[in-house]
Amino acid sequence: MSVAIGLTRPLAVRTLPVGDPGDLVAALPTAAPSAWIRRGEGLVGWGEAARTEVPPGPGRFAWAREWLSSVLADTDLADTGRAGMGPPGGKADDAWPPGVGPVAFGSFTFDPDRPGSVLVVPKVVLARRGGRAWLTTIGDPPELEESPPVEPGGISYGDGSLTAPEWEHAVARAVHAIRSGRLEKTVLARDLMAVAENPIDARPLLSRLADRYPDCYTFSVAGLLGATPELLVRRVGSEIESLVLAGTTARGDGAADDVARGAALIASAKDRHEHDCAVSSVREALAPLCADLNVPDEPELLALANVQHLATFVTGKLADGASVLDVVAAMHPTAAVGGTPTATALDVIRELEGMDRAGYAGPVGWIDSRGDGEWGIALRCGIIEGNKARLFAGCGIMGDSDPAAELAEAQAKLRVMRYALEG
Ligand SMILES: C=C(O[C@@H]1C=C(C(=O)O)C=C[C@H]1O)C(=O)O
Repeated sequence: MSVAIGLTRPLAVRTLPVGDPGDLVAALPTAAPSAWIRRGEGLVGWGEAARTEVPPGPGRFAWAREWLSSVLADTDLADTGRAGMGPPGGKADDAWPPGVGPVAFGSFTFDPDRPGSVLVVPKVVLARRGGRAWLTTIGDPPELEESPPVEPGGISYGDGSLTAPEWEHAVARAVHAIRSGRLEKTVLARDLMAVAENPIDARPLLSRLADRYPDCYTFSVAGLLGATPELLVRRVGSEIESLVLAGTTARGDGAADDVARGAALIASAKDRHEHDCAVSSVREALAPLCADLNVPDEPELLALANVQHLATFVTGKLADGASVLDVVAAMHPTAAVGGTPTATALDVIRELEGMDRAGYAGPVGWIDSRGDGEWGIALRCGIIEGNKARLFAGCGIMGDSDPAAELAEAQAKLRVMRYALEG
């Protein structure tokens, strides 16, 4: 557990309304910011009031929540409600929009037993939501050397843990395990190494992702950066929402081909089965937490710039005061990134993928002081370190999966981060 040194305690938190900042990424003064943006709205942060590495283990989400409570106990929220962001009197109140006051951004590893899960409470958070914008500062403003964004320059690529043919072979083995009755679905991913000419500055990548994938959540948390279409859970008070994705096809070559591919995806027994596994896992995780849960019977199509997915939008009302992290703890890993049954699917992933997923396919997002927040599944992303990036993409594998088609799907998903790097 660590908090930034040199800060006077308790840390004064101030949230003030600001004029429309326009492009949130353009406001970022540093190369390694925190960000969560969709359709131009969201939160971006810089500086660190507190940061921790969450110890691995089954209790990691509970540990994270407690850490956050201890950080918040050390803050003075008295100024937060003033100046029009909440009711007069300045106390934390339900009238605040989510994301007002102190916010922690977080990334959790896919595998609970691996290190690398991180929570960061930025010193400055700029937010834009529903026609309002606000700036939260914690303690003294950070002493920053503002730097202009720098492009990564030329990029070269190399295989990650498995070459493309080795990965196809792993898919074939997973298909065999499914056909032999060991499990129903698993999800296999691969990694790709990228080396850039310059140290990788998150900002140009975030700008390109937010522009090209407006329906996705463009994120940056502790070096994990990407644009995921998959909302694990959003909590606003007792209301929760989740967008379950599984089942993928390419975009078409022209409008008619695009519609035909979408129709074929909706009609595909393999993809519908794959999708049902993911929806069932979400329903089973949420039902015990919810007084009300609405899961549509039929999926819809979600078209992104690179691929189209089967999508089910789930809504619910929490029965008690579970925070968004409690809900994340109950949901992760869904069968969209693990499989069915979960434990066997995770064994197969460990046996066949030959790599550590780190934050890929883990929960990524933010939580505020009331337990509201938004968490996605970290897909279409990469881990940035200096001038290197490790990119990830995976596919749901069923008994009738074709290894070559799954490889093509994984390549299409990798295009998101290749575009972020290369433009
Ligand atoms: C695993 C990934 O995506 C997941 C797998 C999908 C599929 O196989 O159809 C679709 C959406 C995601 O739930 C990924 O993008 O890496």
